[in-house]
Amino acid sequence: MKKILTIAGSDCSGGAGIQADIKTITTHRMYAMSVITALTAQNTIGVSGIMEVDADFVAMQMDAVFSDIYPDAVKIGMVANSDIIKIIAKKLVQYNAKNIVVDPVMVSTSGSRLLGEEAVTALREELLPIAALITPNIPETKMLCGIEPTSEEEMEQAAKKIFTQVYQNNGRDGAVLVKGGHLIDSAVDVLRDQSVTYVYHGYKIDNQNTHGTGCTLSSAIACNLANGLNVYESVKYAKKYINLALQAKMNLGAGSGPLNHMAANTWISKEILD
Ligand SMILES: Nc1ncnc2c1ncn2[C@@H]1O[C@H](COP(=O)(O)OP(=O)(O)OP(=O)(O)O)[C@@H](O)[C@H]1O
Ligand SMILES: Cc1ncc(CO)c(N)n1
Repeated sequence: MKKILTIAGSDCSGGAGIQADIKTITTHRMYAMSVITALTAQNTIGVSGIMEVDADFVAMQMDAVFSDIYPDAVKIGMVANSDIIKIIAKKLVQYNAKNIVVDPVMVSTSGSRLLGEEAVTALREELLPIAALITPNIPETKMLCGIEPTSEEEMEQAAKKIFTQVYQNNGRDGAVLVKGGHLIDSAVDVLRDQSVTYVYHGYKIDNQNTHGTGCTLSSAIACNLANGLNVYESVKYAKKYINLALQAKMNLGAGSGPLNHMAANTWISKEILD
């Protein structure tokens, strides 16, 4: 049994954050563990409140997990502030954590800030360089490198620039996935590693219910890495998972509703486990 740890914020409405991660990991038939960085009061319409966890208590949760059930992969989502980022980075290095995927969550789908502005530097300098893969969406890509891509070519440029800043300039290895879910007419994603650029030509599924797509994608990638797939394949199968979950067209709540993980389950069990 593979063990996956998610370090993220709680979404009480169950569509994003810790809840999306645990659903994704469980659907991959793996064992999910969670270190919670913040509680959010949110639903399909928006975020109404955030309560951040003390950085010392985040450290205690990480010690409890790593000293007992060592994870095969770690997914990191909402990290709230720079104190939490610093302690997470320190603990991941201390425990020599493997297969780290960082979704650099900054703003919710509905437009609320989930990361303090002061924390972007800590995220960039301390957490991103120790990840095997980082998965910024279009607005996060702009925050990280100044380019707000509107086409596949600009996504490639941005991914290359972030790779240089985060990995090459720090003498580290890793990869960047610029996600195109926010593009108007396609859902193309671009992966950049040390030498190659891969383009995933996703078509846009007609479904407004995209709450938690980023959380789900990064968790699915972490599961696939834990299974021994390389980064390119891990992203490919994670996108397939998102497609199936979106195609099921579940429609809960008055706003941008959550994904249907049960619909993605069919494919996972047939193609990955058999
Ligand atoms: N309508 C869609 N059809 C197909 N794929 C989609 C659609 N919307 C998003 N995706 C895919 O979902 C994944 C997540 O991308 P997205 O850019 O939405 O992340 P995000 O903004 O971080 O998500 P979140 O809503 O959790 O904040 C990407 O692989 C993207 O291509
Ligand atoms: C807790 C949490 N993490 C991430 C996101 C991004 O979708 C969200 N809305 N809520």
